[in-house]
Parts: sequence; C-alpha cells; structure tokens
Amino acid sequence: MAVQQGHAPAAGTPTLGRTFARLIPFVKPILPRLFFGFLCALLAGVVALTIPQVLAWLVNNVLHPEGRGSEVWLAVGLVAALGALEALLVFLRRQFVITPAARLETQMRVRLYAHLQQLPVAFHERWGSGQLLSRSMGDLSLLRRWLAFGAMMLVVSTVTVIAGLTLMFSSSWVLGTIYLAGAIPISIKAFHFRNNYRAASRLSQDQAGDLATAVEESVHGIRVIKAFGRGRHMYDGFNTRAEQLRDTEVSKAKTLASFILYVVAIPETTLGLGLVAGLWLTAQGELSVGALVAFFATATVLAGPVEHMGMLMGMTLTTKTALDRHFEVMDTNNTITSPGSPVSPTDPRGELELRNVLFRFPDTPATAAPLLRGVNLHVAPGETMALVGMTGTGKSTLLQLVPRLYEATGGQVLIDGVDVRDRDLVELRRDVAVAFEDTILFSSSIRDNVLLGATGLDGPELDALLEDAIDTAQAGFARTLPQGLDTVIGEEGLSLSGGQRQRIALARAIAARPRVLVLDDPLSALDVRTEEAVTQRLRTTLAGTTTLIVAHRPSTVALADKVALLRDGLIDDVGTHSELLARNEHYRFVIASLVDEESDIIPLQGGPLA
Ligand SMILES: Nc1ncnc2c1ncn2[C@@H]1O[C@H](COP(=O)(O)OP(=O)(O)OP(=O)(O)O)[C@@H](O)[C@H]1O
Repeated sequence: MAVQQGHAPAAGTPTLGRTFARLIPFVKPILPRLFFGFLCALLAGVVALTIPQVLAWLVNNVLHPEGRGSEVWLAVGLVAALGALEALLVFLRRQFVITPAARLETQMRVRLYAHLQQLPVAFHERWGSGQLLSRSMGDLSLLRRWLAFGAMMLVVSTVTVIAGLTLMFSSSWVLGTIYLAGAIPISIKAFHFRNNYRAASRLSQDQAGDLATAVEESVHGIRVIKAFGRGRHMYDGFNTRAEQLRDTEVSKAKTLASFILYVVAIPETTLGLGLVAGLWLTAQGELSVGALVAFFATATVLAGPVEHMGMLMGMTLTTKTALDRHFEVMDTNNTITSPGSPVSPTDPRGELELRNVLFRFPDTPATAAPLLRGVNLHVAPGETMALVGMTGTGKSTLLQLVPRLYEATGGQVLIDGVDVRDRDLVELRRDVAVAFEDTILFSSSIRDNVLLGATGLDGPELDALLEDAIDTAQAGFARTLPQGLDTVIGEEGLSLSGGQRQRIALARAIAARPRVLVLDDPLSALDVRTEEAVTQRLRTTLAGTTTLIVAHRPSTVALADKVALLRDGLIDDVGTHSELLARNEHYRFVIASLVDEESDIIPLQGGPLA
C-alpha cells in the first residue's frame, strides 16, 4: 500500500488569498492585540520616516551662517527622542503580538492532534508519520513566526514604502517618478518569483516531512537494521534524501536571493539616476538643497523596508504552503463517526453477529474481488469463537470491523441486535476491547497502560481491577520490575520482551471490562505453558464475555468454544474444533499447516485440543 509522501497536488492549489482567509476564525479572538501590535509597528515606521524630515528642516533652516546654535541642539534632541520612541514602539509591537501568535499556534496544533485522533485507521495507514509530524510541528511554527513578525512587517513595510513615496513625490515629482519607474521590472520579477518560490517551498516542506518519516522508521526499526547489517544501506538512502532536501533548499534560497537582488539593485540604480537629476535640478534652482536631502534621506529609510518586502514575500509564500499542508489534513473527512441519533442496545448481553458482511480496501482495484464477500457469523453472548483461516484471508481485517476501526463496505455488524454504525462510537469502543498481535504500548507506567480503557472506577476498585487483569494475563512479572506496576516502560514498551508486551496488552483489554473482546492472536509470543495458564484464567475471568479470537496456533484454539473457518472471503464452516476436524477437509489442511509451524509443540489428536 502506498504511503502518502505528501507532495503537492498538481492542480487545485488554493490561491494566496483563499488560504489566508481560512485563518480568519482563528485570528478573530486575537485581533485587538494584533491591531495594537500593528499600530505600534506602523507608528515605528512613521517615526523612522519623520527623522529625514527633521534633517531637511535642519539643513534648510538651521545649517546656514545665520542659524542659531540652540536650534541645532533642539533638532539633535528631537532626532534622539524620535529614535528612542521608535525603539519603544518596536518593543511594544513584540509584546502585543508574540503571546497571541503563540496561543494561536498551540490552538491549531491541538486541533490538528484531535483531528488526527479521530481520523480512521485507513488514513493513518496512508500517511507517513513524518509528514504528520512536520505538519503539526514545523508548519505551525512557521505560521507563528509569520503572524508575529512576517505579516505585520509586510503590511508595515508596504505602508512605509507608500508613505515614503508620497513624501519623495512631495519633495520632487521628477525624482519620485524616476525612483518609482523601478517598480515595473520588480513587479515582473515578483510574478515569476512567486510561482517558482511557491513550488520550491512546497517541495522542501514535503521533503522535510519524508525525511522525518525516514528518521522515525529507522529509529523504530533499529534492531532490524542492525541485525541485518543494513546501517550503511539506510545511511545511503537517508543521505540521498537529505541531499535532495538540501538541493531544494539551496534552489529556494537562490530564487529568493535573485529576487532580493532585483529588489535592492533596481531602487539603488534608479536612486543613482535620481541623484544626477536631483543635482541638475538643484543647480538650476528648481529644487532646494533641503528637499534634495529629504528625498535621499527618505530613500535611505525606504531601503530597509523595500529589501524586507522581498524577504517577507518569501516568508509569506512559505507560510502559505505550510497552511495548505495543514488544511490538507484538517480537510480530510472523518468517515467513521457517531450517528446523529445513536442507538443503545436494550438488552446488552454481548451477542455478536455479522450479516452478509462485505469488505474491500479503498485501494483494491475495482475488478478484484472484495476481501470479505459476504461473511455470516453468530457469536452467542459469553461464547468464545476462534477465527481460523489461511494467512491473508482477512481474519485481522474482519476483527477490526467490530469496533469500527475499519468500516464494512456492505452488510451489517451487529452487537446485541444493533448495527455498530448506529452506536455512539465512544460507547461502542467501550463495549468492545481489542488486543493485537503487534502490541502497541505507550511510554508511561505499566499501570497506566493496563488501565487505559478502564473508565468509571477509582480507588481500591481500580486497584483490584488492575491486579485481576495482571493476574489473568499472567503478567505478574510486572510486579518484579524496579517500581512494580508504576515502572515506566520505554518508548512503545520496547524495554519489555515480545511476550511480556503481549501480556500487558492482554491485561489492558481485560481491564477494559468489555462486553465483546476481540483478540488478534494475542498470545503468539507466549510459550505454550504460559499460554495455557492465560487460557485457563481467561475462561473463568471472561466467563460472561463474548470473545472473537484469531488463532494462528492450534494451542490458541483451545480457548474457543467454537471455531469459524474463513475461506475465500466467506465463513466456510462453524463448529467445535473436533467437529471441524472430523468433517472439513480445508480445516484439517489449515490446522495441519499451523501445526507445521509449531510441530514440536502441540499434539493434535488425543491432545488437550482434540
Ligand atoms: N490497509 C490495507 N490496504 C490494502 N490491503 C490490505 C491492508 N491491510 C491488509 N491488506 C491485505 O488484506 C489481506 C488480508 O489481510 P489480513 O491481515 O486481514 O489477513 P489475515 O488473515 O489476518 O492474515 P494473517 O493470518 O497473515 O495475519 C492481505 O492480503 C493484506 O495484504
């Protein structure tokens, strides 16, 4: 199955305006602070522009033979005061803007996390973890930086440039026109820059996500990599990807640098032309020296904002890409949701029924047969049903239809006569507990892992439940760990053995006190003696719990009251192990192949299972 590498869709990329318009609901609550921040930034720009005017006044009115010394000191004091005021306004801008921008970043990150939690398993199977990581961390940090600095400075720089141009035109319309003529080639360059930079931004952000996925995968699979001595191979693959990202970043930086070169060089050139014209006009007596000084002093003040506008445009485009990537995930609809009016079973006993259930994966070609082609299965309340079949027949997939981790594409899955699609999702998943063969534990204490699904209890009752679940799953080893059940297990529980992890996961499923327990070969890593002990305890502890268990070992079938044989997308036969052995040739074949896998373990005929 293809994992989403996250590259930009060729068509349908929203416009700049449309992307940023989506920020409005998030920005609304922080608008007052942003406004004051903007005001401070604007005032700082105005103050900066006032300084050249004071200089012009100084040149025209004070710096001549009859000028008075006191006026010089007044002008110097005024320039110093304006400089201090500008610094204060910049400080206030930061104060106003930083906190709300950080709050907005957190809010959007938490929303994204909540959305990821709700999206179905099928979504997570499609998307690389690094892509989701980079979207929830890096992309939203870019947004914060843009909001706290980029957006504000872009507007302020634009306003400053417009105000500066007005002042320059008021000093001399000829010089102003010469200066403004530079805007034409800059605009043409800006058009090309926007397209190129946007594409490079998208590529670099996607490549960074893929690189994060590669790190995550190799850290996760470090044992396999080491065991197979593939460190060099993985390194080479990572190096290639890292170099691709570097190349993209370099090309992005070059695109920006060439744009900034235009943005800086063209005004400087027009200014040079303006200086020649200005000197000529002054010599002709058509322009005062003060006006000439004011014009060039204003142009000097504008040099900063004009250059910044180039960088800020680059920052804005990068942020737009980050937002597009964010909303791509947020716009993914959750297809597995609670209905508007959920139904609860009137007589909850844990009866499980599958009626003509069809299932096909979304990426299965339309011409291929569905994985499940009409499964009919009934598991009575309190009964334990083993699901047996050749590898790849869809046993694990079928189990996941019960708590709606996958959605049946046809037919019905019913618990106590109510279609699981009509149940409230939280309630349904409280009623159905799952333990998978590939155990997922969290990097918290054993206690927290086991009690993950145990809601509604506390104090001694919760402790008793914990102890009971640990005993039933034969997970007593956890009490001998350094801090007992409070021992924090490493990331994903990798500090435990495979069998220990499975027992903790089984204890977790038991502690959820489900009505229906769905077990996907949860005892596969256990030795037969431990498996037998677990099985014995499960029989008593789970006496009233309906259990559907995928069995990959004949020994696991011992847990079951009945066995269902899955074959070619259908339930081929249901009966006790002995009945199926006696009457179903395919069952004998399946069991024989399972026995082959552990031939030295289980005696079939006449043994405990027969
Ligand atoms: N997310 C997926 N997308 C597409 N196909 C999938 C997906 N997950 C599993 N499959 C395919 O569906 C088929 C059934 O998989 P499943 O894991 O349900 O089989 P299984 O009977 O439990 O196998 P096993 O006994 O080996 O555990 C397999 O051919 C598998 O490749």
